[in-house]
Amino acid sequence: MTTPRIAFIGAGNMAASLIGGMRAQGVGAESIRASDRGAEQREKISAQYGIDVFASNAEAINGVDVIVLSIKPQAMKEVCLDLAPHIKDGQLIVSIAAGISSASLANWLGERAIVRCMPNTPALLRQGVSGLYANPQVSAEQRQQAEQLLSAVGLALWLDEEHLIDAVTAVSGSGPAYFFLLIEAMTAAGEKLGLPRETAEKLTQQTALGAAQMAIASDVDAAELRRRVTSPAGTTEAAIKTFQAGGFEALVDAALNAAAQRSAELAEQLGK
Ligand SMILES: NC(=O)C1=CN([C@@H]2O[C@H](COP(=O)(O)OP(=O)(O)OC[C@H]3O[C@@H](n4cnc5c(N)ncnc54)[C@H](O)[C@@H]3O)[C@@H](O)[C@H]2O)C=CC1
Ligand SMILES: O=C(O)[C@@H]1CCC=N1
Repeated sequence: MTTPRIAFIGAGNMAASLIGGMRAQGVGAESIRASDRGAEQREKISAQYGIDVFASNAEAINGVDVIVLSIKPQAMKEVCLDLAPHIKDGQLIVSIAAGISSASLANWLGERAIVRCMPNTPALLRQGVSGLYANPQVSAEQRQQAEQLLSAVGLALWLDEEHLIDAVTAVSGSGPAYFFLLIEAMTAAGEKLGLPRETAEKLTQQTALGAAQMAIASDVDAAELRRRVTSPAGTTEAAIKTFQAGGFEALVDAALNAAAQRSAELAEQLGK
């Protein structure tokens, strides 16, 4: 496959992660361009990755194969309506915005090949994971182009149905924040138990990393790995029983449901 030319509309955090991932994989700066309404943002991304930058979104998409919409969901309608007359047949639209459906995008941009994705912030370290949905207009080559883009920053997993993007948003899009919350809480509890803050923090962070790596590398599931840490009548059992008495699983279930519901609500509010 020849390297597609890609334009990013909105050169913020997520765009910078994706551009950084592609550059690290050897994609040439000449294949990537970005537009942003902020001069500072344009200068920063241009200096960091050596790509051409534009103040005009319409200019940025001229002649590219893939247009990545990487602005905030609230800005999406206005940006799409402005871009619509400048989009050419054959250009693939990739949206990374939370809560904007492909049907809304098609309303604003016309019937086009659209891939909707939900990445997450560990993309910054190329440790991200994304769910991707392609509408029926997307060709096999365009699917590959979208996958190449997202897999430059981590795992890219295709979904057969668009509504599952709400679930991906709840699990992995917002997910880093849940683990950060657990890290915060464990660090604070460790400190209360007498550890210096920095030690409690390092113990917690390295434990999170080690547990994730074990879960990925293991041929048994997380429940079995947990059982192997949990000696009968031991210390882990005391902690796990306390978590479960507090309704841990039900709380996680309710939290993810709230996130998925919010994703659907955003689509309803912002998609009109
Ligand atoms: N932050 C996260 O954890 C995740 C974010 N997303 C999605 O990624 C998208 C981008 O998020 P971030 O990079 O965090 O936001 P950000 O605020 O860092 O970047 C957005 C950029 O768009 C620019 N911009 C705003 N209006 C514009 C316009 N009319 N024309 C051109 N540029 C314009 C801003 O100046 C800014 O640099 C959002 O839609 C969000 O839903 C998706 C997954 C995870
Ligand atoms: O909180 C949000 O709405 C965005 C989408 C996923 C992560 N951050």
